[in-house]
Amino acid sequence: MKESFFRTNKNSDVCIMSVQMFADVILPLPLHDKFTYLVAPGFEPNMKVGIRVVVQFGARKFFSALVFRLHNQPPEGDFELKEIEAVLDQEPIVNHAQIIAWEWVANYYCCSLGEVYKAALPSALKLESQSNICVNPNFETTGELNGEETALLMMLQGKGQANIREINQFLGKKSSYATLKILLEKNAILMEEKLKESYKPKTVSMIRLAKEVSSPDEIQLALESLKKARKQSELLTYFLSATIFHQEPKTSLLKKELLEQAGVSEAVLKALIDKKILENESVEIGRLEMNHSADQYLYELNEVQEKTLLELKQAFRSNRPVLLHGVTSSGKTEIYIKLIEEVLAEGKQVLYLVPEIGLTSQLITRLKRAFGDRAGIYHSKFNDAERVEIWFNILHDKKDSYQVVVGARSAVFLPFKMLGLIIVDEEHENSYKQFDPAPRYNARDLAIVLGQIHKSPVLLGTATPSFESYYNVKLDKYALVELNERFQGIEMPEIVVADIRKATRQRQMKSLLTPSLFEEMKLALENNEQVILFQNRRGFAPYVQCKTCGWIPKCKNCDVSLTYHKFRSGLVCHYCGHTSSLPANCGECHSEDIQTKGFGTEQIEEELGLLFPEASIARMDLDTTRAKRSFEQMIYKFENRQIDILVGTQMVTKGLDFDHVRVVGILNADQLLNYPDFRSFERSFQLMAQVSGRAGRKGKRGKVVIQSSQADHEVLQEVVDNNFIQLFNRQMHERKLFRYPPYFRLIKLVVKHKNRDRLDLGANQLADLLRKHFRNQVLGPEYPVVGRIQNWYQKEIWLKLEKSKVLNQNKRMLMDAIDQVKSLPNNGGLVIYADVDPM
Ligand SMILES: Nc1ncnc2c1ncn2[C@@H]1O[C@H](COP(=O)(O)OP(=O)(O)OP(=O)(O)O)[C@@H](O)[C@H]1O
Ligand SMILES: [Zn+2]
Repeated sequence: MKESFFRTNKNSDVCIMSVQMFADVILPLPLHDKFTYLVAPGFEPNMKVGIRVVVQFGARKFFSALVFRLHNQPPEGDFELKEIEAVLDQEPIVNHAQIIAWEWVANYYCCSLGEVYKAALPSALKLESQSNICVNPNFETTGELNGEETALLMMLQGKGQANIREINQFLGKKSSYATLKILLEKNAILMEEKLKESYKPKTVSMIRLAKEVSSPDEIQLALESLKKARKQSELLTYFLSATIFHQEPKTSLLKKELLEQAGVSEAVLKALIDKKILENESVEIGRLEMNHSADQYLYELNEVQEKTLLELKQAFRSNRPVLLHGVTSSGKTEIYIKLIEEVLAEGKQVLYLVPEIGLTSQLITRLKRAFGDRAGIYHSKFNDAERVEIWFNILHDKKDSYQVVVGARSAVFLPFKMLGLIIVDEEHENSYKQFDPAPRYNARDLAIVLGQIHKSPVLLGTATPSFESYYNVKLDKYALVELNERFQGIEMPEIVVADIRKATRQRQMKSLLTPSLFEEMKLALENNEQVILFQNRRGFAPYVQCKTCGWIPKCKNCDVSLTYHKFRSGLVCHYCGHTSSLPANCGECHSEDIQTKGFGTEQIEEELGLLFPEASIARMDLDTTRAKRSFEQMIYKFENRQIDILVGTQMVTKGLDFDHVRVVGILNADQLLNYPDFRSFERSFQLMAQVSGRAGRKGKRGKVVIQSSQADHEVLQEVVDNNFIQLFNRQMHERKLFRYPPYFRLIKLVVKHKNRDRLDLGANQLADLLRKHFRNQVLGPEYPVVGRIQNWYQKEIWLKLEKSKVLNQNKRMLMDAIDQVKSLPNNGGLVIYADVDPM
């Protein structure tokens, strides 16, 4: 692939002027064809792979397309070729390595290059004719605009906003992309997407001393002037003690924190600001948290870690991905930091993938300490301008900007130039897989492809490897490095299983807690130590039910029962967000006896309040961390022991690093074990081992209590023994027997329609067609666990394919079958997509 790409490029370099040049372009559309346009002789010198051009597609639509191949072969067929309308870039905005990666994604995950292009580029780099344009309210006119640009701005100002067609009309041009691009670059206009993201830089109010109060004498004067204003004087004194007179001096404080900690009202602060003693400053946060200085707290590796580091470097030499299987709290992150240091010293870039960027504030702090502004986050939630800026910094490998990019899966699409290391942290996490929309890629697997393209080492790190990766080790495709000792030689936590059934029978349950968990918690709290409780369900109760007739309220848009959220005193659909009030009577028999069933984090929090009235309890789940910074604040409070018990969903299992957690409780392991999926044991093990790993990380050994009503379940025993290998061997046997990954390749085909009968028809047509070729490798169609979401009925067809070399052929066959079914009469409203290696 790589070779042909470069060859074509070379051909175009040597082409003689009399030969016609053609450009194959990628359009941001879900179409599988390739699109070829004529290059007018005038444009030829400017043509390069990786630049954007404007092309017409369909009757009236214009797109910014990306040139991905230049050549001299006229396309076959008898149709009129269109010409490229305009050239948008002088230099490529996408590099060769990316295009190779994109082609791999499109082929492997059965989607179009256009879909990859759409996912990869920040939206400001993809003008589409549907985009709405308006004036940037922050733009200050300078003399730099020409007549046309000024006229357009005035029009937009008057009209509020306009789409690209209206702008074309206004300018009397077939395409106004070139003009818009200039205005975008000058920050004079904004695109609709930005507005939707409520384009406001994230800011916080910081309080600092006013300019008038900068010398010790001036501070003294200010304090004296406040003698009669006691509150103001207190506030200023507090401020000084927490900033310039603090043992770690700072210049400013968060306004919110200042008011809270000084315990004064906003009016007092305002008085000091009015007196020009303090001042308020709006500071942008997020990506621009620059000016961290580095190298403050670099740790030395201990002997075991040092040895592991050497082994890793050795393993990289085999040019295979390396799996680091290291127990929780063994210091994997510290080892990564050392590796990164060395790569940076060689002047190369590092990609550090994490499963969820929102949950990594502790990691970011550690990296910032080590690398200062050379480490930064790339987040798909950043606004466009920020993302574009990062894009170009990385494309041009600007040394004064990010060299270490920490990002969730979308960071694999950045235009790296000189990748020297790719780290995939917690490689087993399923959030590496993109679920919707296409491309439905797994960032871990794409990272491995990137490693090949860039000839860069790839390190997969985890305490609980995915079966896929571990199997690749067995096949010698990956190298394995193991680290079996916790930092400071602390023992792995002691894990016990508590039998819910027995405790219930003997009436010993304390609300949701078995006696053993209750006693351990009590002891920990008495010793001023902390507790983490894990329950993988948010809300108060997973569902409510009529005690008389068994009726369960369901979502009106989806085929699922509604979850009861007490704090909102209502029922919520976790699929579509639909809410309704808790019914007073049963919808069937009108009985008033409605009861909640099961328990979620909210209920646990409430019950704990009764069991441990002295303890400070916090809940960490999707509902409590929606607000900006709420996650960080909770982490901060837990770190500072303002919280004794932290109850949470999966969020508490991921990489948290606290020093004083003595006890971890898993409230209901049954839910994990009984989940209907072939991976449920693998996942149960990962989740339980990970959350257990939060206990006893510093100082003293931790204790874990797993509550279950299947106390002798073999997976629980494997968690207790930390025996990954046994679990792996046992499960792999079944995977082989029932033809599951990693032995077989799964492709899930999702068929959707708003009409149930049409869905049935379409799904059967597709399955029949597929059976002709794939025979008994086709399963279904069947309704998944939730057969209707947001009023879309859906069915699934599963392909279990042998791992063979003809995979690409098979995929082509598959895509053809999908296209064929879609184009059958009456199948207009049918949506079909493929999900390769679904999770
Ligand atoms: N060499 C070292 N010097 C000082 N502190 C260390 C060292 N190695 C590890 N630590 C500390 O020990 C704790 C655990 O290390 P770290 O978080 O890197 O482990 P991990 O293997 O990444 O854990 P997990 O897989 O559970 O996330 C951290 O607080 C870390 O700062
Ligand atoms: Zn719903």
